[in-house]
Amino acid sequence: MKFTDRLHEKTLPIWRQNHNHPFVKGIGDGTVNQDNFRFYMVQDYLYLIDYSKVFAIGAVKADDVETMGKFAGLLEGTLNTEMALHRKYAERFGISEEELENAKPSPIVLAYTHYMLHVSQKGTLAEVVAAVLPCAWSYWEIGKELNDIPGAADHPLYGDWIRMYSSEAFGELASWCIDLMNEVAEGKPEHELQKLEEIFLNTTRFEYMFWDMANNKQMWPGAETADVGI
Ligand SMILES: Cc1ncc(C[n+]2csc(CCO)c2C)c(N)n1
Repeated sequence: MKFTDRLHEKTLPIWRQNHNHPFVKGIGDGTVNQDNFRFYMVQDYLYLIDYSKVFAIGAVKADDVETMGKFAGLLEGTLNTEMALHRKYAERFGISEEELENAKPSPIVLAYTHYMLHVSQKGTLAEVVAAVLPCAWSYWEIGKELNDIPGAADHPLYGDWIRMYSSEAFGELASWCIDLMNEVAEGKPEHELQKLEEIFLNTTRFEYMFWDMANNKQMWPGAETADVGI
């Protein structure tokens, strides 16, 4: 059994909940509230800024040039392809790039990114990979599932999102993260595998909480107008 099969099995109930989440379903059938989607894209942009830094840390911790190159590819893909999607949506919503970058992160975004940055700064290369894997993997699975819904990828607003995350290029990035996880877990003692499992479980949980945050436009307690991210 591959280590990633074990991770997938362990977190299967949460993966199912992610796929069935009303926000995810709403992107697929076009019913997600536009204002919530706008909030989600702004918060996701802030998330991706820190996430990119985690990929950069991966390059620092890598032991060989090939792995460094893959992290560089993930960093490039995030900053220049994935975040270009967010910038395009922001333009449609009338949000400038400056406003986007200066928006305030929600509690979940702050907790999720800081957790990943903490794990990757203090941990091993394997721990960096365990932290980032659920993000790339689950979006690829969700993207493919939504792309299979007839007409979903042609939706005038949500189609771009579905096409990006179901694309071959994003599939390759996810597969590469899966393969690297198996490679770095190879031969590790059980107590280290359990640590990797716990990190993977935590970021999988954060993925679920991110959908919930988007669905509820969840910001800081008491933040009514000025602090809603943007
Ligand atoms: C909360 C959240 N989780 C995962 C992704 C998707 N994602 C993050 S990095 C990466 C790999 C290459 O850019 C992918 C697919 C997201 N956007 N937002």
